[in-house]
Amino acid sequence: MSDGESEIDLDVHPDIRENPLDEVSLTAAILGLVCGVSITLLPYFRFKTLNLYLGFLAVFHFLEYYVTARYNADKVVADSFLLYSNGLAYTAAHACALAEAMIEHYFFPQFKISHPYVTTIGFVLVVAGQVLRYQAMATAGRSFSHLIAVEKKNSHTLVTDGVYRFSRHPSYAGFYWWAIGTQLMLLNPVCLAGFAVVLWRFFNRRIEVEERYLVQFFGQRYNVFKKSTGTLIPFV
Ligand SMILES: C[S@@+](CC[C@H](N)C(=O)[O-])C[C@H]1O[C@@H](n2cnc3c(N)ncnc32)[C@H](O)[C@@H]1O
Repeated sequence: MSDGESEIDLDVHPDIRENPLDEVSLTAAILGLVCGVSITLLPYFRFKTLNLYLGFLAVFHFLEYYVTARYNADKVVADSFLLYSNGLAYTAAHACALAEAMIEHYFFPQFKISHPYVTTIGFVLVVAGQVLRYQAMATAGRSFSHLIAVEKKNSHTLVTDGVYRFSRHPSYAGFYWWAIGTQLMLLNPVCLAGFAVVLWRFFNRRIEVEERYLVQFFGQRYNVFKKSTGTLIPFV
């Protein structure tokens, strides 16, 4: 048995009925294609961060399914790619980001390629945010769920190790900084402000609700964790 296999709990299997193989393989192939084409075409476009954005977006959605399948197999479903269930607001946000990027590139092509420091900071945030989210999902394992748990399962244990030592909500912090990073990378001032405000409000509210359940599940142990560990999302 290789090292990779020994990390997987072999008693836990995905439900095949929730993971139609045609849908899952096709979705993964399309995301791979989007990423591959975006990166392959990099040398042919001046506005390269648009290619990078599409590539990172495809990688993000692929990893949502992959990490769930690998570390939390009994919860993986076809929609773990988070392509359909993330809601209209999520789709609209990315549509706005693409629209802003293309409109500004059309009217101010020089602006979009002339701030390498900002673009680089954005790139670093995207990579760091993605790594943080991956590590959070892997560390939480079976305690992680894309939906907030409202009832405690036996497999749900309090996670305070790994990246949870630095943030009590690392997957949210990872996504927050990933999203901010995409807009810095694209040099999208309007969507940067929009993403920062909308996502902050979203996670602030979500964390409040999630923590009410976590206190119900783990009592004083969660309160102690909450007191000693921040979120890595500003002012949350
Ligand atoms: C989408 S996951 C997000 C987890 C966490 N908020 C984060 O950002 O990494 C939501 C689920 O994780 C669970 N959860 C959140 N923090 C946890 C912790 N420290 N230990 C165990 N479960 C946790 C919640 O009960 C919820 O069902």
